[in-house]
Amino acid sequence: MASARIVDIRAFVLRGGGADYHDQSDGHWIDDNIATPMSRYPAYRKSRRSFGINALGTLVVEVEADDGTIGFAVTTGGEPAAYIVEKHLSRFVIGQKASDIELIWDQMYFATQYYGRKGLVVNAISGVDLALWDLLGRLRQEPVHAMIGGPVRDEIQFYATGARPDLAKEMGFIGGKMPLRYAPVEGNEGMNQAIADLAEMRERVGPDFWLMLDCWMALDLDYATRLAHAAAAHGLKWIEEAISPDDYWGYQSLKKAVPPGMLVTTGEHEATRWGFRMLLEMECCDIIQPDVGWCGGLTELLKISALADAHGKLVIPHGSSVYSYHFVVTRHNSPFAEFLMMAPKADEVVPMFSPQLQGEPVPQNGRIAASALDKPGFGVELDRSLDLARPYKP
Ligand SMILES: C[C@H](O)[C@H](O)[C@@H](O)[C@@H](O)C(=O)O
Ligand SMILES: [Mg+2]
Repeated sequence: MASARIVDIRAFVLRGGGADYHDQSDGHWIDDNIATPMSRYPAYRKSRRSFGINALGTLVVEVEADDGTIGFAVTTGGEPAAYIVEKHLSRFVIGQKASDIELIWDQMYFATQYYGRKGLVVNAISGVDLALWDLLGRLRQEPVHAMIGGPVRDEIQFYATGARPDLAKEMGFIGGKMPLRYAPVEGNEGMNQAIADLAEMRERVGPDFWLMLDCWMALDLDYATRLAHAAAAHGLKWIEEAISPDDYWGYQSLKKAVPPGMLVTTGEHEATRWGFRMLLEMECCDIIQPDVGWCGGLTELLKISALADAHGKLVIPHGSSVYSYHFVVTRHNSPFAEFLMMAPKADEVVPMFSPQLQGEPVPQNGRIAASALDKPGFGVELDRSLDLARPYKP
């Protein structure tokens, strides 16, 4: 293995859930009148799919070594990301040693800096990076967590994101994060309803179960501040991604304005060590939530995590299945993780990236044992019976 070289990289696209987990059918909680920055447009108020939250689809990246070993990963990005992988990033991957992950990352990032830096391009870089870590683990016959320092705990505890924190509590999760379903466009009436819904859920789950609200960038600073203060009466643990990811100054103000004890979190739509440096050095939040499939991959997330640790901040990655589990289990400042409830009614535990990953571990009683991750690479296989298309095959 020591000198295994990469002989091919392939980019496929998939539709229907999986890494692009917003790509669901009607009736799913994840697309039920959730507040967004587009809520002020009636045509786009009810459904996030109406404005294209699922426009991209899943990107599947495969990297093949000269001994025939194949590593892969999935993330959000679809055809445009596949184009970037095949037409631009591939030149930095093919011919390199499978262990030259840092070198490959550096060249992919700085070669695309003139048009990338965040968003789709960094999603594509993340997909390649995760596939490289999977390949290296398969070549070395080691789980990814063992290559980045090994577990610091015996299990990962999860909070659940979904419409039913009451059911999540019964399933053994440590908390429940609900999507905010009223936006500033619905005024005080909407806020009152959001607080009434929170109060009702607090009643159901009791005083100690964590309850959080995910605002998905939908609010302004004034509304977020008023919502936080109204929600404090019902023990809201954190207010998530309340305002635009670009408004570092607004987050800096929000963190000072929320009631004592309430946490401000954000970061799932932030990218690279430089973006998270802004959030950390401007004191924007208490917890950063990078998505390992969107922030630059595992190679970049390790750098982001060390930066956060130096600032005394927790890193709780946005739900990204095994790609974040192998990271979380090895980091002292990642004491728990997110599990996205992908069942339409959030009433049962199903694999987060279903149906794409075979062998994807799911929490039992809200936990995954570190030992469940002890398979080479990220420990999952791609379901090749799915309708994989390779739009930019050379
Ligand atoms: C539940 C939220 O609206 C998003 O759909 C979710 O993907 C993300 O923000 C999260 O934190 O899980
Ligand atoms: Mg979120």
